[in-house]
Amino acid sequence: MIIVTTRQMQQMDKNTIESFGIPGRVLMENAGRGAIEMLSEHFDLEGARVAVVAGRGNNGGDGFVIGRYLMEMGVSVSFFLLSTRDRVQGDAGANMDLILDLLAEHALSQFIEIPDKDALEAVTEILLDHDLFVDAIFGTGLNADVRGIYRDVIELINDSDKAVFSVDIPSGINADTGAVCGVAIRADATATFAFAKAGHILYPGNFHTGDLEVVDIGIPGHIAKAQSPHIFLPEPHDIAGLIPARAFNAHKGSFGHLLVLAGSPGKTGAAALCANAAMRSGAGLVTLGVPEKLMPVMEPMVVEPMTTALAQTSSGGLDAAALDDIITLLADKAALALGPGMGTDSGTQELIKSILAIASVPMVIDADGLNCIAKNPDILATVKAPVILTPHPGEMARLTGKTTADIQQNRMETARNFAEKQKVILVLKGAQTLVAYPDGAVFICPTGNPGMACGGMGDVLTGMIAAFLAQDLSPESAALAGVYLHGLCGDLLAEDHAFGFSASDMVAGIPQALTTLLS
Ligand SMILES: NC(=O)C1=CN([C@@H]2O[C@H](COP(=O)(O)OP(=O)(O)OC[C@H]3O[C@@H](n4cnc5c(N)ncnc54)[C@H](O)[C@@H]3O)[C@@H](O)[C@H]2O)[C@@H](O)CC1
Ligand SMILES: [K+]
Repeated sequence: MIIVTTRQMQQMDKNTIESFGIPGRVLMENAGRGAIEMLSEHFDLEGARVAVVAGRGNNGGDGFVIGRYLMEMGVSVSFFLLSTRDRVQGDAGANMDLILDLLAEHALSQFIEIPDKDALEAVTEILLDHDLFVDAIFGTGLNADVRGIYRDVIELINDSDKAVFSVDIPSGINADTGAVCGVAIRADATATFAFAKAGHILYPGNFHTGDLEVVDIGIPGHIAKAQSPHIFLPEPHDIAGLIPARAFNAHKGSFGHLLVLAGSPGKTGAAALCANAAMRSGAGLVTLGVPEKLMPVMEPMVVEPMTTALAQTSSGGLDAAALDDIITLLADKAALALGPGMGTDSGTQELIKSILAIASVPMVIDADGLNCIAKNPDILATVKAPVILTPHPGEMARLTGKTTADIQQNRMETARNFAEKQKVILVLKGAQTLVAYPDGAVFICPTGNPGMACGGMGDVLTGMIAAFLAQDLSPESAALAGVYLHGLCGDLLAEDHAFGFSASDMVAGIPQALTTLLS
């Protein structure tokens, strides 16, 4: 599913009206007529008393069109305008005037202005005496936190427990981030126009949107196309299409040899999870390079991956002295996974820095690999090979010098800006992991659940993405397939266990997730 930003949607509306010549009034009519179809399918309108609650912008205008169609269907409609009539202008004003003309013939319908608190108090009882609310207060034009009578009305509607249908987006939700701007309508269903907006999909906006339908309002295809890059919500068939079918005569050499550099004392599990996840995700061969003294511990933890002992620092992490061996190891490798549980010894950090500068295979960098980059951000400019970074919000904060709260409030923008600027593929982990490409495209991962909020899950993800790199998927596809399948794997486990499943359970569940995706 393609998702657009508010700015892109406004530009599309503008271009359709100004360069293509379809009047805004026609777009508003198409929007209202499309929305009424969804409304009629979702709610029983027989004998229902409907309240259209309108703001003074074009979202309110859509509400007036919907209300007009309802009146024509014989439904009794009350219009509550959260402003005064003289402040409603343009296409919205024209549609309001049609309602005012029609009222004479519809005795059961009414039009009430609510410009202030006193007016609201006077009509609260009448407002609440309806069965269904059509929320046309704010759409994509919301530009500040919701206060005053807007806030009061939204709270009254939410507390009423009546059915609510939102026009374009639940009023109070930021259409670009999904954030609640003070307070926001909780809708049972929402009809949006032309394209879904990120605010419908991103938390917490997704919980306010209810069932979502996209109404075609007649934006021409070439005008929509000109607005790339887009945001995407991938569907299962999009991801399945990224994973090549296996030839009948395939052998282990057909699916790439991955090198994993990971582990330090106390963090052997990260290395094992990453290497094992890579095997389970279809890599032909996996070699795990670990500090030499960890070999006796690591060998029993990884059966299928091969292990290689590498020089270690005095506290047991991988040392810069291992570089020559690693260069030799990389010679026949298809991909590299770097970072899980490597630690932050200065020798290890020096090693990571050198590897980034010389490696020519595509790589996934996680955990301590990211911490090394955070200390030397310029190092990314020296990397020759395609790079996928997989930070969680804390690591992203270190990479950008911002706070974790800043990152979480602007996940989309942060991921997109970083990927564009640094020319890397950026996987920003968390609920609704984002995959941002250097060309500005961003994918929102629809899979995953809170049961996955525990240690080791990131190491599994690194191994999965790296395995897809080894299997010769493009870095863009490998990152997307890995993230999606990782979430799907967690979702399949959550069918039987709400939480309490482990990263090792995830490793074991990868083949089932692959089967589910590909069947
Ligand atoms: N040609 C177009 O642009 C089309 C627009 N459409 C509708 O138009 C909507 C966008 O319309 P507008 O840009 O007029 O904006 P809205 O109708 O979303 O709201 C803007 C109005 O609310 C005010 N406002 C914003 N935030 C506020 C706050 N926190 N507190 C109080 N007042 C606030 C603004 O000053 C403005 O008057 C879309 O969501 C969609 O429903 C559709 O009719 C399709 C065509
Ligand atoms: K709305």
